[in-house]
Amino acid sequence: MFKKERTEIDAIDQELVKLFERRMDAVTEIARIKKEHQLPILDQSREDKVLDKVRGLTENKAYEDSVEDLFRSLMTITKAFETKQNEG
Ligand SMILES: C=C(O[C@@H]1C=C(C(=O)O)C=C[C@H]1O)C(=O)O
Repeated sequence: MFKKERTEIDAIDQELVKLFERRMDAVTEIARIKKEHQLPILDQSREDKVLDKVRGLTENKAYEDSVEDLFRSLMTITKAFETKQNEG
């Protein structure tokens, strides 16, 4: 049961991890610049734009709210990472 679907999910997860790492590389650089210029971690207007954009990119409208939830969670994770990165 589920073999085909879970094989598909495993392949997708592999790609997602790669993309997540790429995104985190960019986040790490942003965190470094924020620290250098003593800028706040949170940029609410940027987050609002990201959420608008990813909702618009969602082809299956049944997934739109879930995509927003995903990116809200993602940005919570990145902010926590940036905070940790810039401690001390
Ligand atoms: C990565 C940044 O830091 C935070 C995280 C964001 C994100 O993960 O997309 C967006 C805005 C910021 O609240 C940024 O400022 O671009």
